[in-house]
Amino acid sequence: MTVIRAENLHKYFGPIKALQGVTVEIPEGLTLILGPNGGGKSTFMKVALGLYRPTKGSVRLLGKDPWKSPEARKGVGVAFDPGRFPKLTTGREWLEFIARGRGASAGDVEKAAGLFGIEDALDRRIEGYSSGMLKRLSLAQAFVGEPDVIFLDEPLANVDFESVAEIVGVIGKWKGWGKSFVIISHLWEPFENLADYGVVISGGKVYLEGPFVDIRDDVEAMFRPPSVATE
Ligand SMILES: Nc1ncnc2c1ncn2[C@@H]1O[C@H](COP(=O)(O)OP(=O)(O)OP(=O)(O)O)[C@@H](O)[C@H]1O
Repeated sequence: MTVIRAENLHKYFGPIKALQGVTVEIPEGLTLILGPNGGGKSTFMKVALGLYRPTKGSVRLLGKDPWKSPEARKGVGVAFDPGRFPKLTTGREWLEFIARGRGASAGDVEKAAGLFGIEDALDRRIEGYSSGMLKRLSLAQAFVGEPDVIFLDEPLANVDFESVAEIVGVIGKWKGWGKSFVIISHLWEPFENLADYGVVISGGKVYLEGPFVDIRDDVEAMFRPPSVATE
C-alpha cells in the first residue's frame, strides 16, 4: 500500500509558490516529513488530504484523488498544528463530531481521550483547556476510531519533556499494531527508532528522501547547529 503518491505537485497561493514540483512516494509504515519553516510541509499534507486543490501535478491518497474523492480521507486521522477547535463546545462534543465523520462511536471517543490522558477534561469547554491539553485533544482527534493511517503535524510542538516520551510511546505502540503514520516534526530524534522513511521538504521541493536508516546521517547534519569559531 502506498499512502501518498505525488507527481510534480505544485501549490501556489497567489504569488507564493508553496510547492514547486514535489514528486514522492510515501510507503506504509512511519514516515517523517522534515524541513525548515515555510518549506511547504503542511501544505503538502493538506494537498495530500484533499483540503487544497493542486495548482499543477497530481497526488493520490491511498490510491485515490483526494480532491475528487474526499471519501479517501475517511480512513485517515489527522492532527493539525495549530489545532483549531470550536472553543465553546466541550472536548467530548468535538471528538464525537470527528467520530461521526469517521463512522466511529462514542465509546471510541472515550478510548482516544484515554490514550492521551484527557478523559477527565472531556466535559469541559475547550476554551478552558491549557495548551498542553489542546495538543492532547488534537492528537486524540487523529486517533479516534482507530484509522489505519494517521497524519500528525508537529505532534511534539509545545509539549513538555515527559509528554514527549508518552506521545512517542503511543505512536510506537500503534505502529506495532500495523498503523501507518505521516508525521511532520521539527524534532526528529524522538522518532529515530520508529521512522521507516523520511522526506525533507525545503523551498517547496523534495530536498532529500529515502529509507530513514539511509538518510539519518544527512538529517542529523542538517539539524546540527553551525560550529562557532572560537579564538
Ligand atoms: N493558506 C495559505 N495561504 C497563503 N499562503 C500560505 C497558505 N498556507 C501556507 N502558505 C505559505 O506557503 C509556504 C509554505 O508554508 P507551509 O505551512 O506549508 O510550510 P511548513 O514547511 O509547514 O512550515 P512550518 O514548519 O513553519 O509549519 C509559506 O510561505 C506559507 O506562508
